[in-house]
Amino acid sequence: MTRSFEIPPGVVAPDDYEPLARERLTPEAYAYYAGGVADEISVRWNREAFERLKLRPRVLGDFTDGGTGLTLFGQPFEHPILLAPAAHHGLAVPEGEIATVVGAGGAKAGMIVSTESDFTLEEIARAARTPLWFQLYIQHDRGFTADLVRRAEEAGYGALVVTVDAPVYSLRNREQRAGYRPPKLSEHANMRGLHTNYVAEAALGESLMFRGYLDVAARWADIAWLRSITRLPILLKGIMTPEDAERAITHGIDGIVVSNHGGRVLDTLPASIEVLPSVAQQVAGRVPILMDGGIRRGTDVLKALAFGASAVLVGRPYLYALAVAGPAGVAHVLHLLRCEFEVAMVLTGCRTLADIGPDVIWRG
Ligand SMILES: Cc1cc2nc3c(=O)[nH]c(=O)nc-3n(C[C@H](O)[C@H](O)[C@H](O)COP(=O)(O)O)c2cc1C
Ligand SMILES: CCCCCCC(=O)C(=O)O
Repeated sequence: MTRSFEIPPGVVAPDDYEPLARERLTPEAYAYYAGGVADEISVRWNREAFERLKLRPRVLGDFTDGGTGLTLFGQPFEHPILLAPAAHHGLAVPEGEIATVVGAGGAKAGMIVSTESDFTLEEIARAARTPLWFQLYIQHDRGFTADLVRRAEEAGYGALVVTVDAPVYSLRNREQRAGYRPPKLSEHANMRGLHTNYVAEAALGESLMFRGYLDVAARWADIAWLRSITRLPILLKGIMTPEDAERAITHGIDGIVVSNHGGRVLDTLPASIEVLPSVAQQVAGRVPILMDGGIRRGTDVLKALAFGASAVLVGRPYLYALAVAGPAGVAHVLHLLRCEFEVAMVLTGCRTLADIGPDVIWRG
């Protein structure tokens, strides 16, 4: 990496990166990163739901030997803020996910690498100094999918995060208006050699969804199959109901990510933070729960943990920081979030993550 990246003066909060990123990204790339599906109502709700939650302060606590460390699936993490899987970091900087993983290492944050990354999962793993998990989109070619799993295992990834909420590329009007066209599957770095005839497009008078496209989409049986071919911990990402959380557990999964995909898949889904308590109640501690959607402040991290998450994933904020200041930006935005989170812990009387519970939320 030859360019030097600097944090612009005046960037003091995660959201400060967004307007600067908008100036640097092409309009198509900005539409892809920032946008959601349809009217982007769930994108807005993800923020509004956090903003509505009030915190309950506590004073004069003893914070001796406090900290933010945790263990997930036997792997140690310094803090509970991970990078959500996101496709196409190459739209932000040419170094793409290689720059991101360097930044994640600087902030000692775990990173989940997307199936649709612009560098191969092996290239990213070689540059990593931080725990990596692999996000899997189950491909219609299950042999190819098994190969992706084997590659992730061999490259040292610590878990599989199987995204189950997006069997089809959503009708994202902001992307369409901006002229953003996603690459073909076989053009993705991890999927060279994959052949597919399945395109979710319909001519006038044809059915979009029910002409065979979904015949090859992932089903619950595929989760049982994945369980049988890997020893890696498996998390399902995109769980939004207690029923699906229960079904995931009966299929032997190891963790759940409560997520509405950042409002990018089905509009008017509730905010992820809104459904987290009901999923946590159903899961009742049997497997760890992670959540994402709208995390923009350290106080949001605290609220998610108070509602039963073990850790959170952050999406757009690090993509914007990447576009503005490369690896330094990624490290910086994660550092800002961690600092804010620690301050919020202390001011609500929490010495460790185990102290964060429902009583940090102001009721009434
Ligand atoms: C540009 C972009 C690309 C994404 N790509 C993926 C992906 O490849 N796989 C996936 O499971 N989720 C993907 N997501 C969803 C994120 O993992 C995450 O659920 C979401 O961004 C969280 O919301 P936030 O952006 O408000 O933090 C993507 C999100 C964005 C913004
Ligand atoms: C069939 C779903 C493809 C989604 C591509 C990447 C992603 O998850 C996102 O843009 O969001």
